[in-house]
Amino acid sequence: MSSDSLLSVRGLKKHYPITQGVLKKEVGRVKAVDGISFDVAPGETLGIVGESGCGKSTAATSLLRLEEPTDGAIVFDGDDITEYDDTTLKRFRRRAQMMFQDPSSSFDPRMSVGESVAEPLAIHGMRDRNRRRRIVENLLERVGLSASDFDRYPHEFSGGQKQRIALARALVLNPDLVVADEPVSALDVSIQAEIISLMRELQAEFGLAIVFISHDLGVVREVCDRVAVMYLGEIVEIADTETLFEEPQHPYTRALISSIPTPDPSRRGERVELRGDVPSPSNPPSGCRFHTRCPEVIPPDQVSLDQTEWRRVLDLRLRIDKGVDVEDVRTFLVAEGEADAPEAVSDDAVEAELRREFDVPETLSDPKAETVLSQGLSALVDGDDEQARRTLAEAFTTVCERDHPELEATSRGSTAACHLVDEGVTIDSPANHD
Ligand SMILES: Nc1ncnc2c1ncn2[C@@H]1O[C@H](COP(=O)(O)OP(=O)(O)OP(=O)(O)O)[C@@H](O)[C@H]1O
Repeated sequence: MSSDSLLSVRGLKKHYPITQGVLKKEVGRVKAVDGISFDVAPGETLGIVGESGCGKSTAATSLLRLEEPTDGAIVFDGDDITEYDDTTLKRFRRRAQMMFQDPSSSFDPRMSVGESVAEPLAIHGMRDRNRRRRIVENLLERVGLSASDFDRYPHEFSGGQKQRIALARALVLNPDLVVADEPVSALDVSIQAEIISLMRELQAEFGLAIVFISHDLGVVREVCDRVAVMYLGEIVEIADTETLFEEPQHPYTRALISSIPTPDPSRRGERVELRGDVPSPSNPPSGCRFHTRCPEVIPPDQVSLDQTEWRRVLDLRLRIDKGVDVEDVRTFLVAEGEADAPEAVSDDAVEAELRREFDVPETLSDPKAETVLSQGLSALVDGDDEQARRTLAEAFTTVCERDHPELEATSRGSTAACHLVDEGVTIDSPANHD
């Protein structure tokens, strides 16, 4: 842990058991958060970004122990809160608050907003009702509402106003840390800007540290001092905001950044398209979890194909690994008019169709790679799936699939988990250019 951290998270995991039957036998685990580590300094805003389902919300709730982590240490101001009992946990909860995305569901519709904002004060032992009221009225004004709003009810407020009230409630105990999970995602863009500027103002005033969770990189760039990028339960890159956006080192970060909408026509068309779905966190890919979709996946030394061709060959190989039903391909080709019956479809036509489906050229530009691919496809079409898998795996297994990359310092001052970084490769991709 760095000595100036307020919060230091090490190896945090949250796995959800997948159970079956009345006895609830565990048959697997959703590895929603799978060993993440980061620090947050007092007064700092750390962003956590990533696609839907990568584990951001689970990270948020686990790090405040709103859900029990499966493993890891969460050191807050010098103490590991995973070891806290109920009493010490309650004390910790005064100092670390959570804000959620949907302001509507954050409030009890039967309580006035003043009572809702004052509730944490009452829970933490402030008995004097008048004093609670004074504190809350003052706070309502600080978040841009008025003291007289105390007695009004949630349904009388707009989404943006409700998020102001949620902010007041998060701040009422004068915390050191707020974990905000998509706090502006449900709001119109103009209202988002208001809430963001309010959060920044209050952050400076209260000396707050914020963990800001969002899938919106535009917002994160505006709000955060540092950013952690998550993919399938892991952090793949952490850097200060400017470094991350100007010199992203992980291909996933580059892809996310390239997809931020831009009004500048000269920058359009540089979008890095991620092919394929996000794999399941219950069975994440081996090695680098991003290798099944990475647009910069490293070819083996002996393979001499450009990235596009190589990516396609690897996609085809990974698909064959999962299992391809050759009879289905024959039936499809009959439907396409290739032959009258499945058994009349030639082996060559099946192989050509498999290549076509993955945009693999009829003949690869690297003759040695072409020989192996042809042998693998022939074995598959002959019904020897095992031989096909073995042949293709021997020639086309990437380091990205084999070895899990650790987070390492890059020459740009960031930390990234990517074999391209291990190899000291300076990455120059369109997404890096101004
Ligand atoms: N209680 C639960 N039981 C089982 N699986 C869960 C549970 N909560 C979340 N998950 C799974 O864990 C993974 C991470 O979910 P999480 O909500 O943390 O992601 P996220 O990045 O916050 O996504 P989003 O932006 O859509 O909220 C997902 O695959 C999700 O389906």
